[in-house]
Amino acid sequence: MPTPNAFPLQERIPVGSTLKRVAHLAILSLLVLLLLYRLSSLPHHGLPWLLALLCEAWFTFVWLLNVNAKWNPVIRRTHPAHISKRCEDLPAVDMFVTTADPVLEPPIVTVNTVLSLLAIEYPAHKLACYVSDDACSPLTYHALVEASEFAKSWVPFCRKNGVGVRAPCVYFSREPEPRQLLSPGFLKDWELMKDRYEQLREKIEEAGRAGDHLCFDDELSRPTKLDRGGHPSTVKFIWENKANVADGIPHLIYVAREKRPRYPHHYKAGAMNVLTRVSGVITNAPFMLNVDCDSFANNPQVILHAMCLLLGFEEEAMSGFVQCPQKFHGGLKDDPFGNQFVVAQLTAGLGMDGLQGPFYLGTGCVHRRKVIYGAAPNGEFSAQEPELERKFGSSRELKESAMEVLMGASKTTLAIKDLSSSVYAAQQVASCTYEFGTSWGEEVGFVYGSTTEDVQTGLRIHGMGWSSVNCSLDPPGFLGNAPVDGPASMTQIKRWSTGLLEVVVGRNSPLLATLAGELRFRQCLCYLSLNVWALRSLPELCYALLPPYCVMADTSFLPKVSKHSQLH
Ligand SMILES: O=c1ccn([C@@H]2O[C@H](COP(=O)(O)OP(=O)(O)O[C@H]3O[C@H](CO)[C@@H](O)[C@H](O)[C@H]3O)[C@@H](O)[C@H]2O)c(=O)[nH]1
Ligand SMILES: [Mn+2]
Repeated sequence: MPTPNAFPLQERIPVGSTLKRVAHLAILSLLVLLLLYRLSSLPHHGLPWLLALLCEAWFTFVWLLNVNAKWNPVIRRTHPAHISKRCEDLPAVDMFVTTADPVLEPPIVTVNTVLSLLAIEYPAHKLACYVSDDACSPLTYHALVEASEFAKSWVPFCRKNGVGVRAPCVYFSREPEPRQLLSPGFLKDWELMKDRYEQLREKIEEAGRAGDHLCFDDELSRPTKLDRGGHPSTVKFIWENKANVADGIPHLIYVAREKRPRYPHHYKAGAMNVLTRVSGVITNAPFMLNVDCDSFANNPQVILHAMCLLLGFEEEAMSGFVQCPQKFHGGLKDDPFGNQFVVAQLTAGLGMDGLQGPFYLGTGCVHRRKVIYGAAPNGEFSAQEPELERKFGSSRELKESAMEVLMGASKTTLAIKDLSSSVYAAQQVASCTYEFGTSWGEEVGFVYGSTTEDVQTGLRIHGMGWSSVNCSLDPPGFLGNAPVDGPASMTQIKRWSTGLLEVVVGRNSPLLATLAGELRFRQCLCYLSLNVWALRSLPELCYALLPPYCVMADTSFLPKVSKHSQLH
């Protein structure tokens, strides 16, 4: 019998280069010499010299943080072909898509993301797709209903023809691959599918233009006007894989959590926690994939690759979550606003995989459900009733399902026994008062209190001692949209950088997680380099203002070249 290592699921390949390290050390010594020179000559100079010293000291500090992050780069190789040899049955996965506004995030975008997930290469009876709609918009709901009809021909078409990108808008924006044209009848199928997709798109866009006439069901059970701020919780099964078969289409469930004007909703983190609970009482898969509504699956094997990284280690603690790097589709050429983070992905992205693992980036990530439930790696969990209720809230169904997860049950199919009772329980856990007095948003679930809930949630997970793993694939696992104009990029960067700064001083600070928790020191420095992003603007601005100031004040912050030192 072969040993398990004969079929590794993943390989870790360090790619550190000595040359790069020598270059870093050379730069470090130059920086130190510059600072020493400034310091020693400070008494002979005025304020500009002191300001230059402070700015350069700060730049050196940030430079050190960055070098720390990229010092030990690692790449991962994954072998999905070995999965069947290593485990008998694949685990189940709940897939979450969040959307918040049918105008800013048109339903056709969400529909494409959902279709790319429904058609993913993974047994369909092990998948369930949940869409959270924070606007509770009938437009989004109806678009998904139409999409589920379309999926009945789209998913078999993708499987039969080994389609690469399974978001139809991207697939049909290109000509079919020449290799596919060789198979008889392909072109006819392709044209038919393309026509059907066009019809779907037109129908959805037409409904959007027509505006308010839609309501949730055929009967007028709900105000037709969109009310984003106040609505009851709505959970609807759009499609159920009743036959529970591998080559069917995964369950598709629409979720709009309850919203009331005076109750905090905690933005995306709140939506993710509702999805976690709703899926907990319906399918309760041990793994959860989450994507933004605009990040479609670009590599149909992405879940299989992620599974290699989740199942391929001796110890679970090595992979609390698996994060695909955030890559973008249709972004501006050469990334003029720098919001595609191309360099950071290649440097810190690979470097952190050599430490405790990549940050959680909010999209393109597969979590272990028990990690989100606050379990420590290989740790004991108190299963006492009062403890469970304090943490997870009062729903009996949720407490039972959470127990299963924390005890390590590995669920492999997602057949639904009693639809109506699980929908009832789901509506209950999606209410806006459910979390009061519980640990949701703190010890359990996605962390509240910051506009960058993702980084903060990842930090909490690393702080408990879990590692994470980078899943960098070719073609990339998911592709999202980056803002394509200056103002939108600035708004996004301002939101991120302020959110990240709040974290340093809050109770979820990486410093505290290192001192009192299990966050490793060098990983803490990686978090710090991200968290102090907003502060970098001050010394940068100051340093940029020094030359004009010195010209105007007829002084200098740079050493003067003396006659003797000039080269002739
Ligand atoms: O109240 C809200 C607000 C947002 N969202 C969803 O959250 C996702 C991300 O929001 P978006 O406004 O697109 O933010 P971005 O700046 O593009 O998102 C990046 O930054 C966020 C905060 O760090 C992360 O959560 C995201 O995953 C990451 O892609 C989208 O799917 C939204 O629909 C909600 O569901 N409810
Ligand atoms: Mn976005």
